[in-house]
Amino acid sequence: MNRTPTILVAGFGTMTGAIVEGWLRAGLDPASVTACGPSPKPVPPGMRFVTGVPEGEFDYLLLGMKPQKLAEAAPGLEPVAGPETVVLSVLAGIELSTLARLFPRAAGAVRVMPNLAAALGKSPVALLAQGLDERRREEVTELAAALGTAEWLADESQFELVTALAGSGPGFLYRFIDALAAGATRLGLDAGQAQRLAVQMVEGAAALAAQSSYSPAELARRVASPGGMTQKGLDVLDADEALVRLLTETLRAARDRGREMAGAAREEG
Ligand SMILES: NC(=O)C1=CN([C@@H]2O[C@H](COP(=O)(O)OP(=O)(O)OC[C@H]3O[C@@H](n4cnc5c(N)ncnc54)[C@H](OP(=O)(O)O)[C@@H]3O)[C@@H](O)[C@H]2O)C=CC1
Ligand SMILES: O=C(O)[C@@H]1CCC=N1
Repeated sequence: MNRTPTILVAGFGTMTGAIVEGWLRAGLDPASVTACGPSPKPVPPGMRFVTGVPEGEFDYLLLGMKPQKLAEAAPGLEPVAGPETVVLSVLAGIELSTLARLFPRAAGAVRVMPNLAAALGKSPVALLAQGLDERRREEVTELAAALGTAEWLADESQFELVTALAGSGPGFLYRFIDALAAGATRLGLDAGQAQRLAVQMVEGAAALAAQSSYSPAELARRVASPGGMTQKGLDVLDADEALVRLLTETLRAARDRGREMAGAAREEG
């Protein structure tokens, strides 16, 4: 990065905490980051927390409250979002038009959708922007890449679906890990051992899928010996496309809730 931008994090919670952890891990100076919110929160060494809203303008205003709190928080935050400030929002279901309405003087707005693995620099980070010049777009790409893999979207129509996959996805995967462990426990394995085995198996399998030249489908084929054990298990998941149908409905439900939240925020305007 050519400069160290100043960042105000409004709402220092689970997600923005993970983002800041990822940035600091990538070498960002903690003194360049200020967090604010209604009640004091512990922050990493070198970083500042202000109860309420601090004075001054910042290069970036990162919104990290629950989407339902945005309307109440925005008027107090607007003074820090001047013509040099780019608003970054991780808020599910808050559209660019809503951000532009609430922060009309800002240099631009970016929807940013990571997940909690941002803390490890291993999150996909979906991005969609309005009003950014090329220099700020590059800087935003660098900030996102420090958290994992930056992925710009062409338009907003798929943002809620991308949120369901990339942002909510870890929640679904944790359920899958839990279900594997619960299934093994029901079949007789010690619960702690089942959970350890399930977590380690998923970590290794995901790492392999990430660096393999084979697709996940091909990798599954390579695990399944013809006439062997794995194929018998896959037959259960594949019968009537059981797993694909279940996950399609899972993503649909999450996406549709995002659309509802977007509609509610639009109507508040
Ligand atoms: N959790 C996740 O995995 C992901 C979350 N997101 C998005 O991140 C956002 C936050 O979620 P999450 O981190 O889970 O939630 P948290 O509840 O952990 O964090 C929300 C934070 O916002 C603060 N807050 C509340 N009211 C205000 C206000 N008026 N002004 C400023 N800050 C305020 C809260 O402070 P206090 O505790 O004092 O009320 C809290 O620190 C959501 O919009 C969500 O859509 C996106 C991707 C993934
Ligand atoms: O559950 C939510 O609404 C947010 C969006 C992605 C992850 N958490």
